Amino acid sequence: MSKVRIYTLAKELGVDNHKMLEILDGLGVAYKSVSSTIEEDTVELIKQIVAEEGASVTGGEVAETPAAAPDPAAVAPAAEQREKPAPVPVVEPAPSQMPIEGQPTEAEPVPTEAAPAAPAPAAPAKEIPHRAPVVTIMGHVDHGKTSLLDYIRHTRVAAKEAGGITQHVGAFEAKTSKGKIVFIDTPGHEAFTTIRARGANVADIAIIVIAADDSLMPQTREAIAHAQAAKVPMIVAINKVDLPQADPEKVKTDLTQLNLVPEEYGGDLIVVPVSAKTGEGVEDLLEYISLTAELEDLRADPKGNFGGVIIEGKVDKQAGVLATVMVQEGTLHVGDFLVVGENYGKIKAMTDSNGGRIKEAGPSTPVQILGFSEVPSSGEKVQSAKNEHAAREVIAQRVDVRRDEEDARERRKAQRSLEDILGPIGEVRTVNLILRADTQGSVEAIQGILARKESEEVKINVMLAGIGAPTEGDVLLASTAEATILCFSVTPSGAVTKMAESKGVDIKSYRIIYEMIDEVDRLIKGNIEPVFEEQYLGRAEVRMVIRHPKSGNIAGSYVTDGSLKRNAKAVVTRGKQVVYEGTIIGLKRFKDDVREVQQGYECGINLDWNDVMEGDIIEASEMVEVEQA
Ligand SMILES: Nc1nc2c(ncn2[C@@H]2O[C@H](COP(=O)(O)OP(=O)(O)OP(=O)(O)O)[C@@H](O)[C@H]2O)c(=O)[nH]1
Repeated sequence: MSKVRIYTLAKELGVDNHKMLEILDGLGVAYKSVSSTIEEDTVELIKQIVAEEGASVTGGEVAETPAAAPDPAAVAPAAEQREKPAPVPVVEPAPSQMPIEGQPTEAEPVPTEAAPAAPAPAAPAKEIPHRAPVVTIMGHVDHGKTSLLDYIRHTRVAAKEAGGITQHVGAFEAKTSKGKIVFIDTPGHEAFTTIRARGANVADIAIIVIAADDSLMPQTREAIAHAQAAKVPMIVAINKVDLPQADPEKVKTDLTQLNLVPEEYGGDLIVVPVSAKTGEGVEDLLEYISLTAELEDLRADPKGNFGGVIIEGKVDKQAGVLATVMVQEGTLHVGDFLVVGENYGKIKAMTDSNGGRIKEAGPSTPVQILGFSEVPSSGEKVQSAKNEHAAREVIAQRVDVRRDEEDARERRKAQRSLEDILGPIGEVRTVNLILRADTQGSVEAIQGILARKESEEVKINVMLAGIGAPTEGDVLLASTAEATILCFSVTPSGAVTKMAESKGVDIKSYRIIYEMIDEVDRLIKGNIEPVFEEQYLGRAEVRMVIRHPKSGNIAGSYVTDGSLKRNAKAVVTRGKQVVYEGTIIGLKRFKDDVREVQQGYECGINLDWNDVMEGDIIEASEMVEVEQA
């Protein structure tokens, strides 16, 4: 019996992948993703269901209407445009008539004849069009990021105009049979992290390139950590499979050690073997990108407010300041006023990634803009303003906010302790940590200890564990994920320390492993809700009542047992009756205030209660934290 991939079957039946997953859910069939395989029996069943449902599930027959997208060829496939069943009329029940689950009431909406047999998928209030996915490629040095991008660019980007030179704009659009895919072509994770460090997330999907002859390397792990921190779906491209020494199986096995389990091993990680040299597998990779994008259901409104991110900024000797902007929401037009940070500009000219002049650009379009006077930095958010006056107002507000933040930062400059990082006692918290140590042995040892120290109250998330001093990339990751960098036997460089200071990232260094563990131990304990119990301290007999003009009546007493402490709980008994419960707010030996008075001594006790009498017994106790198992 042969198995079939879900998306292959979906394609064959002309059903979109979402619908296919809905059917599988209905049948209770387990799957990891649309590239999981299903048994032949199930395939037959699905074919029957699709045939029975007929037109109501057909997605491929409806013509695509590209909403305001600049390039019709660039619009996602027709499958995204589903035929919508007629809406079910709903009678809104009054609160008192709200139906109890499972018990139909009179007010419960009853499907009319016009209603479809199958439950209608919840249509968004406003049908926002799909947008193309934005993909970033990350990986270890020399694993082939540039080569892979080049291969895709050369095979997938429409030929440039005669004589024209495709300028490097930091991103390009590739055409595939499934629609447009936008690649951020600044290889390495630097661009990606700088963008994220500024609070913007530009990539929808991360491709992690791993060379088949080299497997996982330090920067591969970093790239994975960055993608995980950004919570973007990851696809692994095992590159250089054309090499005789290529060992894709080893890469897959190594990935499992990072808890990333490839689909064929039963996990949900998509792994595609490719060669940037021969082009083998690149088609599959693009297909998987489109599938992932489809599942992500990426949408943006070309008619909404404009929002974008700077991918790159530079000064061109002839043209002046050029900025590449990724349009994320809305549409940009030549002549629009844009605000970036504390600067603004008016779009004088706009070019697409192919170097062609354009007048407007919709979502998921990288455009190069001429019109800024200052070079914007990658990752800065861009917004539009109605006119110059509005742009200036936005900037004035930003300047105010920045000044306030600077003042607040100054006030907070005092070194934070690790306890501060873990936050208030009693809250269930996830602590993000980046671990740097001198040897692999120390890294593993510390990780092992940290894992064992985790409790239900405190989750420890080691985002990245590596050998050697922390890098600027670590600081960027830490600043975006609010992580703390723990160093064992390694010291950050001056540049890294400076960067950490400017970004408010804590780097803690230790030379003795037990000190680090002690601290972690203390922290974990400190985060568990403490349990207190009352503990008896001592007893005193009131021998005389002293009237004090300011403090009221003071009980001149003799400590008959144990000791009495200031701030201790006090219970006063007269005969067999408890006449007062309160706190010892003051304790004196002659004229001096004291913290504690032992058995056999006289003292003055202030209970902040004026009815104390000679012969009363004052019993003191205190609340003590109990060690928990
Ligand atoms: N045989 C073979 N060689 C490849 C393949 N992909 C890349 N290379 C070679 O590997 C080397 C590194 O490729 P690059 O594309 O520069 O790698 P990179 O990851 O972009 O490197 P950095 O930009 O330095 O981080 C080059 O010599 C490429 O020709 C491939 O699929 N097969």
